[in-house]
Amino acid sequence: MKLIRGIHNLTPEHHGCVLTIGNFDGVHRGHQALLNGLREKGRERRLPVMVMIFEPQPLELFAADKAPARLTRLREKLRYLAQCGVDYVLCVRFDRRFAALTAQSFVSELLVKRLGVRFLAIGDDFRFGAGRQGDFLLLQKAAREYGFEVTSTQSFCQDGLRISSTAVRQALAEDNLEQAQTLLGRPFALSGRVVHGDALGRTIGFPTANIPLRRQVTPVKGVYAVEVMGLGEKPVPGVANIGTRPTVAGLRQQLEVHLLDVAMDLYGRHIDVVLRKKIRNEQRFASLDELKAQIARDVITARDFFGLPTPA
Ligand SMILES: Cc1cc2nc3c(=O)[nH]c(=O)nc-3n(C[C@H](O)[C@H](O)[C@H](O)COP(=O)(O)O)c2cc1C
Ligand SMILES: Nc1ncnc2c1ncn2[C@@H]1O[C@H](COP(=O)(O)OP(=O)(O)OP(=O)(O)O)[C@@H](O)[C@H]1O
Repeated sequence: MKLIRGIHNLTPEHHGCVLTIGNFDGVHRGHQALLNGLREKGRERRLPVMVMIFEPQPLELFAADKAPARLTRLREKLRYLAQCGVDYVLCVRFDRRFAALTAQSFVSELLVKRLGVRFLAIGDDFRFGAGRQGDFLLLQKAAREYGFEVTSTQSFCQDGLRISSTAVRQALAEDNLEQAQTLLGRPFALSGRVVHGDALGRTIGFPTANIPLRRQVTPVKGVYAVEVMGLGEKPVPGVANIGTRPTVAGLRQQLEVHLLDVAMDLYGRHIDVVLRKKIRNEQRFASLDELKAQIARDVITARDFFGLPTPA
């Protein structure tokens, strides 16, 4: 899969594609179903599959405080899109200038002239262009005029409910990891690069790998039994806290992982932390000793969950 960073990096070789457009946060089973169908269309037409995404996501530009927490960072989104057999991701820089493009220009300049779209699949609720004036009807008209095909995708549902990024966030907010996994088609994971912490973890007896979360902040919070991927063949069990560490007056939200049974320096490594079971909410403790005693109990809970023997 090739990533095209910005419209200015489109070249004539990218002309002619089957296309879909959206945020694709989480690359959930609804997205996967849509992309499977699109791959089929690409195969029939011998054309590459392109996905147009936006960075930042539109709501993050228009209403940063209302924008929901991300399920996937760009890096993970791209990884999952590649796994769906996408050939090109066009990552459009979503700024005020791009947002001001009229619906007509979006179609004629970008979709037709620059991308040479032959087939377009979008949800029937898709809106685009300045003031969200472009809709499916406008696309159908444009398709006749410019000679491409457009379809509105059928909703992919689970238990009568349309699968969406919002539904995944909702499941996570309710600590329903099972439901999140069903909607995503894989277990929910937080990913990132391990940075240096305050090394306080070592002094309280539980060394942790720290991963800043930035935009991936709030779909989940608290203490979890986790499995860390990306450290070798097998997942490594651990216990993790996602929060602000009120006991030690931490500021930004971060993910901290303490590996069970393994001592490894993870600094600089990119890891995926799969959340397996919620243990408790984060708390403010009166002293470090109390925090330490609670973490020791969390470790036992996690060991039990993974069926690991409790060390003497
Ligand atoms: C399993 C686990 C549970 C934790 N629970 C809490 C908690 O409830 N409240 C809190 O303030 N900090 C909690 N922490 C964070 C600790 O405060 C943090 O690991 C310690 O301050 C070390 O920070 P450092 O790695 O930046 O040195 C937890 C950490 C782990 C690994
Ligand atoms: N369950 C689904 N079934 C079919 N198509 C879907 C489904 N969910 C999303 N799509 C389509 O995938 C594309 C990208 O969707 P997008 O990520 O923008 O929205 P979403 O997953 O519905 O998230 P949100 O909850 O933020 O609306 C759109 O064309 C959308 O219509």
